[in-house]
Amino acid sequence: SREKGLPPGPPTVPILGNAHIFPTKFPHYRFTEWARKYGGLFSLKIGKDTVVVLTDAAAVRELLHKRSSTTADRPPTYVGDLVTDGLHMVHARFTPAWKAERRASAVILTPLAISQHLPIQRAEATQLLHDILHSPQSFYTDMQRYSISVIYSVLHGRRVPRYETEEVAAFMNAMHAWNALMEPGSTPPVDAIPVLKLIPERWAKWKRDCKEIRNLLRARYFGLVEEIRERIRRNQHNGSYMEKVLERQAELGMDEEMTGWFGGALLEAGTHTTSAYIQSLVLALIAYPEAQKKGHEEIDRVVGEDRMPTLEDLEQMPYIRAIISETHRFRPVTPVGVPHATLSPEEYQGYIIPKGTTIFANICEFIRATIVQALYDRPEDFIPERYLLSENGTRFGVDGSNLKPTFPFGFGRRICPGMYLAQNSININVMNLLWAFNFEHDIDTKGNLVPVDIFAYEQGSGTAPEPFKCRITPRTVAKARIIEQEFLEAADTFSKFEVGLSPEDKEFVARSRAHAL
Ligand code: HEM
Repeated sequence: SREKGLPPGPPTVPILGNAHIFPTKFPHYRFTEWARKYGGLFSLKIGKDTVVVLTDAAAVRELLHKRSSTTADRPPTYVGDLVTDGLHMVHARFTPAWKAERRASAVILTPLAISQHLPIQRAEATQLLHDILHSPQSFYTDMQRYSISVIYSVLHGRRVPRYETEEVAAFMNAMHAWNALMEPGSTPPVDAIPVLKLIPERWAKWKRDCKEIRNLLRARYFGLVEEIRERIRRNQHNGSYMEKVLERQAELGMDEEMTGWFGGALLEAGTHTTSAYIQSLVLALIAYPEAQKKGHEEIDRVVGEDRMPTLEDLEQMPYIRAIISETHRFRPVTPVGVPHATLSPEEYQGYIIPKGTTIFANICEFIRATIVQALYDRPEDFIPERYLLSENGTRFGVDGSNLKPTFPFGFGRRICPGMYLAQNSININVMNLLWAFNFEHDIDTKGNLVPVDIFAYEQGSGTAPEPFKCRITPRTVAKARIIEQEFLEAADTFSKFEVGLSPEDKEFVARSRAHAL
């Protein structure tokens, strides 16, 4: 049962506590229902373990940011450890290995350091426009290709020119299998009931799955590192991030195992998230055409028809900046973040949060904040204007200062190390897409509009909208021409990263450039 001093929560049953009602799918819905009943800080018992869910922005700021030195652990994951030996940065406990990996990411993913990756981000974003121009119906997977190719190029110095590139399917299959394994409910609750760990492998399919997925991931991630090492040997440097990690391996305190898992964790954390954001943007623009119209007007006024937007333009486009913030608020990529855990007991508002407690931030709901206080007007709607009226988008007379603008990227010492890289990708693509295209409802064969469902999201810890149909058309002929021209000019930037391409990819690259001519 629930110990005295813990925050309130749903009634428990013997032994299980609340384990039988813990949501395994879309946890933010259930978390929000409970928050309405038990408050912005409530607890759940999973066997002997405690979970605390924060839906109150002030509690998030205090516990996950200010007291980050005691809330920077992750909950234990025996399954995760079987696969990655505890070296996967996203899931790793607060260990010396995690600290070394974190330092390695901090040194190289700073705002200054990532600015050198802008050319490839811009070039890939131009290809995204080009891809959509030529096959608008596959925009959804084109966006996935974009984010995979950017991250592969920036981190591992090797791009993927098409969605059909072998590496894309291999990486996505490995990642899907791994994510599915880590989902709550897909393996026995070995962390809560440790005796289950002792089941011999021949009776525990999940243990065999762990081994298989471990091999799958290692083959990819360690293989990529080997490729870079080989290129360094041949003096074919192309400035990738992992190239620098390899060159400074000893100084950064990274051994071979850490390096391989580190590169893989960055790939996993950086791909699906970036594309999910852009896909959500398109969904919102279709569902809220007024916002799209205002975005179009602003970008036409500032950028015009004769050139593509650049990052510097953003300064003069408050409405587009508001669209960017509103997309983060409207559909945060990780609705309940990634769970933290406490390294020592904490006291907050008269409650005791014991050592080893898992803490979720119910990001999806605290930014709507309909529970503690109505922070926003019409929180369920996509209304960029709110960010023109107040800094944090909150309604008149409400203090929004607990809502750090970095909230979509997590908290404290665990805050997303790819934040600046991701935000650059987001800024470039939001501007590009609004500059280039009209996004409208698709029309079926009978001439009816095909509705989009703004609630149809994929299940998982980082969520993307389910694939949807829409009509994407270039806004003017002049803009379409500029896209063709810029795509052609991007060839130079691409060539540095076009290493190890298959014959099919080489042919595709040659054909698409000839086509652009
Ligand atoms: C729109 C894009 C992205 C979003 C919304 C996002 C969001 C997040 C969030 C919410 C967390 C958990 C933070 C916490 O525990 O409080 C996180 C962690 C992480 N992210 Fe991102 N992320 C994005 C892109 C990226 C990119 C591009 C990279 C790498 C190049 C990356 C690498 C990581 C890593 C390695 C962690 C684990 C950090 C740790 O546990 O110490 N992310 N991200």
